[in-house]
Amino acid sequence: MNSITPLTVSAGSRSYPVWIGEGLLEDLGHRLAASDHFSRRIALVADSNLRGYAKTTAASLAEAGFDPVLLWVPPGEGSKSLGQLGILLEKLAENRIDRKGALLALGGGVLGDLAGFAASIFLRGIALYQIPTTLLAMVDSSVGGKTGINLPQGKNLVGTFYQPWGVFVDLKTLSTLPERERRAGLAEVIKYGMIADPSLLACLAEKALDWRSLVRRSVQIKAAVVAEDERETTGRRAVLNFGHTTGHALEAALGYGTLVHGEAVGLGMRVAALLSQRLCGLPERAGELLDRLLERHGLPRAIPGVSLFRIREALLVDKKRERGANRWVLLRALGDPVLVDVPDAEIERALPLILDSAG
Ligand SMILES: NC(=O)c1ccc[n+]([C@@H]2O[C@H](COP(=O)([O-])OP(=O)(O)OC[C@H]3O[C@@H](n4cnc5c(N)ncnc54)[C@H](O)[C@@H]3O)[C@@H](O)[C@H]2O)c1
Ligand SMILES: O=C(O)C(=O)C[C@@H](O)[C@H](O)[C@H](O)COP(=O)(O)O
Ligand SMILES: [Zn+2]
Repeated sequence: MNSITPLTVSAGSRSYPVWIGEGLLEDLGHRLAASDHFSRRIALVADSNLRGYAKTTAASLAEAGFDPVLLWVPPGEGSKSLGQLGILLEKLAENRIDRKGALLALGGGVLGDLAGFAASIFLRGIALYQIPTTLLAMVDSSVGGKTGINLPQGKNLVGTFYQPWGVFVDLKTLSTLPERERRAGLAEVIKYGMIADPSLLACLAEKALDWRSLVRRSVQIKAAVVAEDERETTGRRAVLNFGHTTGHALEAALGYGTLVHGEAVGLGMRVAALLSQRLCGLPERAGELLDRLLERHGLPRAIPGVSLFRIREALLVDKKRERGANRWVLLRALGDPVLVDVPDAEIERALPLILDSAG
């Protein structure tokens, strides 16, 4: 087994390791066996695009004495649905996963959110391990315990807070990630730079990116926020939603999967930066820096063909909306987020920034 020191996430009553390294899928079984806690039969739930990685993981589990049941989920945002949740829960029951069983979620944020949700409610909760294979899932969704699915009305409207028992980040899996998905993951890293650590923005401007350190730094930032406010009750955790008010509305308004999540967040950060300039005194150069980074990493800065009416409808179901007003994460300065109730008129004035009327 490779010797690596994990990062630790402490959230509520649970503390868990985040292992970051190369080739972790190959010896994951032994790391799990070391906990000496589980039934032999465990569920390996995998995105069906990832058959090779799933087989490697299953072989490692079998070698360590487990009896892994492989359960496939179709790729794409459409799988974060009530339908796929039901199918997965029934498969867990059919395969007699018991309370000492565990669910290992192998894939990107879609698979992790869906399977994490299933683990949190099956038998009222079984052990969950996240094995993220996209950059976005490595830097964000595998850590912090938000799980859930979408409804046609809006993103992530049903879910739980359910921390994993551990997270295995195998950086080798990034080698097969499509370019578009790699870029989408960078949008969440840009988010961390904007809300917490402007030095990350400088790293993202460099020619060659150091994936290991980008993942480590991102996980550290997210872990620190989650440790302070696991269930988003004080408002601290809400800062991780920078760019997501518009982002989620765009995903729902355009139909899930039209824009990938990171692209929608990139566009949403532009709107939030503009509002921050207008309402919170964010210097204009911060918005310009954001634009340069989005351009540098091939993320869209405007989109054609989206109806303002549908964006407005989707904004009405944002989970941060309270007492008739949308609460936004804005910035007073880079690294200095604040929650602000933004009047509808200001939102209307800002949205055209990302609407490409030429399309
Ligand atoms: N829970 C959270 O805290 C949290 C945080 C951020 C995002 N999210 C959610 O995550 C989802 C987006 O996740 P995502 O960006 O990982 O997308 P994704 O899970 O849809 O994966 C993107 C695509 O890459 C493929 N893929 C995955 N790993 C691969 C690999 N190593 N090689 C080749 N192909 C690979 C998948 O099959 C899929 O087609 C959204 O639903 C978003 O709401 C959740
Ligand atoms: O972990 C969080 O908290 C986040 O807000 C991270 C976001 O990047 C992520 O997209 C999350 O799924 C959003 O959750 P939601 O509660 O706003 O739906
Ligand atoms: Zn996100």
